[in-house]
Formats: sequence, structure tokens, C-alpha cells
Amino acid sequence: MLNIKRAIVLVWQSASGWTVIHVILTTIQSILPLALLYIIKLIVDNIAISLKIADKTQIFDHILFLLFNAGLVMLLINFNAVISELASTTLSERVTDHLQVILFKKAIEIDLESYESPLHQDILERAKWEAPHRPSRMLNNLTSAIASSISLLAIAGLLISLHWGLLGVLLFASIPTMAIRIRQSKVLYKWHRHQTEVERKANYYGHLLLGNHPAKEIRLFNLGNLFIERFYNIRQQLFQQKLAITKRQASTRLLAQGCTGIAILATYGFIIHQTIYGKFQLGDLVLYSQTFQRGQGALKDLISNLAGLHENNLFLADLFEFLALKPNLIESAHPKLVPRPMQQGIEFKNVSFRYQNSPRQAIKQVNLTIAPGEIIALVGENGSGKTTLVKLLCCLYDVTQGSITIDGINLRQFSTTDLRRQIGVIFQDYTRYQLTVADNIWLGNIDLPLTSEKFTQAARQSGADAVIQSLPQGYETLLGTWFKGGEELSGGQWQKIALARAFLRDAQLVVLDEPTSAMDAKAEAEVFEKFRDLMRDRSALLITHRLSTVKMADRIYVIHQGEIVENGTHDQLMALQGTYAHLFETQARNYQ
Ligand SMILES: Nc1ncnc2c1ncn2[C@@H]1O[C@H](COP(=O)(O)OP(=O)(O)OP(=O)(O)O)[C@@H](O)[C@H]1O
Repeated sequence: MLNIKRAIVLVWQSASGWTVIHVILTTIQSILPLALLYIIKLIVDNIAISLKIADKTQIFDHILFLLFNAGLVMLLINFNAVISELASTTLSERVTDHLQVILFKKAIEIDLESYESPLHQDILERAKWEAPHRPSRMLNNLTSAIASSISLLAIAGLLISLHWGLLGVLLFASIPTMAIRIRQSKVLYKWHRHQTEVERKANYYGHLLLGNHPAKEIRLFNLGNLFIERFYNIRQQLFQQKLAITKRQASTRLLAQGCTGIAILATYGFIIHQTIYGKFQLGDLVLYSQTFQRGQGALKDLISNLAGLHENNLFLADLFEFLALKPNLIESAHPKLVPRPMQQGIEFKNVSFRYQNSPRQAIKQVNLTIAPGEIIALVGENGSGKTTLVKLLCCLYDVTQGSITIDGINLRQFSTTDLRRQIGVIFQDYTRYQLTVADNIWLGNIDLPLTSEKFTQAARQSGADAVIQSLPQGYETLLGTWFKGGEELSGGQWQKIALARAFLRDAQLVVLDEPTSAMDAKAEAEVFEKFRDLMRDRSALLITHRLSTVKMADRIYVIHQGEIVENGTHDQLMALQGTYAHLFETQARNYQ
């Protein structure tokens, strides 16, 4: 019931005007057919009278008048149906868009961790399937159920005036169908919910086959048919299960409908009997048989809408389950402002961290400092925890143990928006926005106007300016292959644009996670030659496997299996002859 209320509120928020129109038109639609029925009864009664009198002129005129009214009502029914359909379509589109926005807002509010948990992926997937259309369907169910109830009330009045038993039969005959529909929608919903992960797997193969990113490998490794087969097998398995349920449900439904049919036939027999023995007029026969038929229709509609309401209610629970997700990272109620400029800098104190979905600690007892204006490099083999440290610093996850502070204030005491404003990050898997060059850079600092001097400066610093000059429309060139007229860039060129995005941010700390991995040696050297100038009084945290670029850092931290094992300047670490020196010498040998 609560879900129905929330769904109606959502519909109302999406388009209150169209909701009112929709409700009014549906109500009118339920009354008009009854008015038509009554006029037809009057016509038949008048015809019956006309058979018994000599002067038929007057009565014929009256019948013509009734016929004209019947025509008017019919016209109104058709007109109402057309407008009603328009209102219903418009309303459902508005609701769908409104809900998409609500879903998007929720999606950006929840933690990154949610995207890494299969359970949350299932919730998200179900919400994505169901959110767009269930609330408007629910409103349709509700208004139609109300409309059917109004019709039924009027019909009940007519039937009772004839014989109370007729109403009883009508209602009683519908109970089994109703109970079965509700039970069946529960069974189907449960099955659907249980299969979310399997459906997601099938969708995943669909995404691999249709996505432009995997397209290269699919062709080169000849994976197409394999993935199609896997997709098909999963779908086939789902189809067989659903078919088995639907078959079972169809036979039960047939049985219930058979019982209803017998009850209805008996009622018709009763009405015909009463007419033959003169208890009912011919007009009554028409009215009541029609009324009974309409009553049946209205009851069928009512049952189907109530069952629909029940079904939509079950599915909407998925949407509300998603909307109820709360981020684990709770924002401070009274956030402090991030010190600007920092005085003491950033400090990791005994920080440990374990990903929720992993049994291993990714970070163990890390102590690390970044003073204002200092360039720090973080080196270590794959999987040693470098990116994880950055994610912790950006509050994408919360530390399991220890603390991270800026000028002694724990990060949790800042608002994440304010904190992230102070950090310009480019991750290894940065995003290639299928937008213009200008947009790609501007997204690094959307507080700036779209055409800013700072753009060209950031592009110069990252080496993207030469790329941009070679593009047909400079900053206005659309990038990527998604949309018409887009220019695809090379990996290194994309990286330069992404780097410009990070430089555009008015940040106190710039974090570059493998920022030049795709750049050629010359471009990389150019970026790092002027890196200190570029940073001016900003701090930098640099993650790279190319140790030649690490040399210029003020301090280097070496991380191994989540632990900091060495730290110092390049010279100090070389003199130490430990992990760093070994890594450096190995790389240097390979370059010789
Ligand atoms: N989202 C995640 N969920 C669970 N475990 C993760 C997740 N991301 C990383 N890990 C694990 O955490 C450890 C550290 O990963 P991280 O990405 O920080 O390494 P890295 O040093 O940046 O590696 P690379 O040099 O390959 O980029 C690895 O063992 C990895 O498997």
C-alpha cells in the first residue's frame, strides 16, 4: 500500500496536470457506456410499445431522438478514448523521464563500492528494468480500477433491482480468477528476482557483442560465435523456466475461467427463463443481458487492474529498494572547510584498508606524508596498492583503520565535494568523453566559463595543444566515434587531453596515476621537464612504472603488497640498494 502511495506521489511530481486529465477522462470513460446502455434499453422498450399501438409517428420520432442521443454518446466515447490515450502516453513518458533522473541522481549518490558488489548490481539492474514504467502503469491500474468500480456500482444497482442473486453470482464467479492472478504474479516475480544475476550475465554477453570497446578483441580472437552461443544458452535456460511456469499458470487459469463461464451461462439461462415467462420486458432482457455482460467486463477489468496493482507493487519494491540505498560514507553534518592553502599538508597515519568484496588487506599500516608544494612519487609492482591509496585519499572508500588528514583534520570532517575540489586526479582508466575537446577539458573544472584562457594553458601544459591544433575544428572538434563527425584520437592523444583536464582543476594536489603510460618518450619527457614549474605551489602525487620520470620527485615511496617498504629521495633509495634500486637498475638495463 505504501508503494502505491509513493508511486502516485512520483507520478504526481512528474506531471500533475496530465495526471488530473488522465483520471478525469478514465472516470468519464467508465460512465459513458452505461449511459449508452440505458438509451438502448429505452429504444427497445419504445419499439416494444410501438408494436402494440396503431399511430406510430409520434413514437418513431421519439425513437429517432433517442437514436440521435445514442449517436452523440458513442461519439463522445470515441473522442474520450482518443484523448485518454494521448493523456496516458504523455503521462507515462513524463513519468519515465522523471524516474530516470531520480535513478541517475541516486546512482551518483551511492558509493563506488556499490558498483563492485554483485548484490548491488542486481538491485541496480532490477531498478533499471522496472523503474521507468511501473509507476505510470500503477496509476493506470488504479484509475482503471476506480473506473471499473464506478461502473460496477451502477451495474450492481441495476442487477439488484432485478434479482440480488445475479450480483452474487457475478461477484462469486470472479473470486477464483482474482486469487489465482495474485498468486501467479507473486510466483513470477519471485522467479524474476531470483534470476537477476543470470539475466545480467546474458546482458553482459550482449554488451560484449554490441559494445564498441570490446569490438576489436571480439574480432581478433574470433569470440563472436562463442559469446552468441553463451548468450543464447542462458536465454534458452531462462526461457524454458519461464515457459514451464507460464504453462502451469495457464492450466490453472483455464480451470478458474471454466468455473466462471458455467456460473455466467446459468445466469443467462435464468434471465431468458424470466423473459419467456413474462416476468421481464423485452427491453429488460436487452438491458440486463447487456448489463450482465458489461458487469462481467468491468469485473474482469477490475480483477486485472487489482492483480496488476499487486504485480507492479512487487516490482516497484525493487525501485524503492534501490532508492533506499544509503552511501556508507556518511558526510559530516557540519563539515569543515578544507584548509587553503594547506600548511602542514596531507598525512596517512597507520592506514589499512580491505575492499568489501575481498578477504585480503589491500593497504597495511601505511604512513605517508605529502607536504604543501611537494612532489611525491609512489612506485611498486602491479597490485601493490598504489591506486587504492589514491582512492582512499579522494574518499572514494573509507579507510578500515587509521586516518588520513589534511593539516591534522580528518578527511571525514570535510564535505566530499569540497575535498574533491582540492584534488585534480587522472586515473589510469580515465574517461574518454565522446564530447568536444573543449568539453573534455572543461569537465575538469566546470566552475570555469566554457571558454577560458585557462583551457589553452592546461592544454599547453599537458602537450594537448599540438593535438588540438591538428584537429579540423580545434577545441570544437567532437571526439570519439559514437556520434557523427567525431574524430578518434590515439591512446596517447586521449591521455594528453585527460591530463589537461586534471591540470585545469584549481586543485591543491594533483594526482596522476600512470599519466603518461600511453605517451611517446618525447611527449612524456616534455610533460615532466616542466612538471615542477607546472605544479608551482601545488603538491603532486605521481604514480608511474617508468622510474626515469620518478627521479625528479622530492620523495619516493615504494609500496609492496600494500605496505610502504622504503621512502626517500632517488639518491637515498639508490644508496639503500633495496627494492627501488633493484627496480631502477632492472629498468635501466632493459633500456640499454
Ligand atoms: N575494486 C576492488 N575490489 C577488490 N579488490 C580490489 C579492487 N581494486 C583493487 N583491488 C585489489 O587491491 C589490490 C591493490 O590494487 P591497486 O589497484 O591499488 O594496485 P596498483 O598498485 O594500483 O596496481 P597497478 O600497478 O597494476 O595499477 C590488488 O590486489 C587488487 O586485486
